[in-house]
Amino acid sequence: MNLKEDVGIKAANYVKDGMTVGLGTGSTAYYMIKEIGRKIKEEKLNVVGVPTSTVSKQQAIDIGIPIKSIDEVKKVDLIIDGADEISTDYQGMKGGGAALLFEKIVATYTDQVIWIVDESKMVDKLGEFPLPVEVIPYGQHQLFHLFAQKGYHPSFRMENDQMKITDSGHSIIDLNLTQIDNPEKLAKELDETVGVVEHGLFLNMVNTVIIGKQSGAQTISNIR
Ligand SMILES: O=C(CO)[C@H](O)[C@H](O)COP(=O)(O)O
Repeated sequence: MNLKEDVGIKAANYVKDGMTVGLGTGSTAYYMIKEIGRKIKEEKLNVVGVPTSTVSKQQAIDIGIPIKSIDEVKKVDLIIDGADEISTDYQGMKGGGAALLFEKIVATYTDQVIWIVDESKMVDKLGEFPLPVEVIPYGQHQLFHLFAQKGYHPSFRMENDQMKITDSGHSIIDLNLTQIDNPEKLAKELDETVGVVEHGLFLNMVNTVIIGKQSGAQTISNIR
């Protein structure tokens, strides 16, 4: 069984007629977008998608999902997105696909947040996956040194031997932390660091998690 496909399809069932839906980014969100496209075509579902990246936007356009930007809608009913790690208390880390800024903006202005993951993403504590920090290019090497001095083991995100540039023109510094004991403290510290645009700690945000398992998907609802 393709676990990503399974949870993508299950999550798309939360999309009801007339909804405005945030379209997450990544290889799991791909299947959710595909299924919403199918529902629009075959079940005549009437929805508007708010994409969180140029990749998701292009996929939505290609399969006929009507799209609007976050600033063109009154509110978003639901966002369905992937995650890189989810801890036992349902705090998340995102940004492996470099779309964390738009993902966090859309999630912030959305009534209900659903994350879809395969079981490998469930962890005791966040931090084994490198924490993405989106930064303004101006001063980014100073920031890199600051993170190195703090012992955060930074690395610039690269793509084809070039620094990865996000959809909003920023760079990404990944922090190789191994384990984050206090995500709230680290999030506050990064929020207050000049030059940091956003980071991949998505705290107290998710309402529902759908976990893909070989034994069958598990849905955890009413998280908050
Ligand atoms: O945060 C993200 C992109 O910025 C993705 O949702 C996250 O990286 C998970 O991706 P995938 O479903 O491909 O494992």
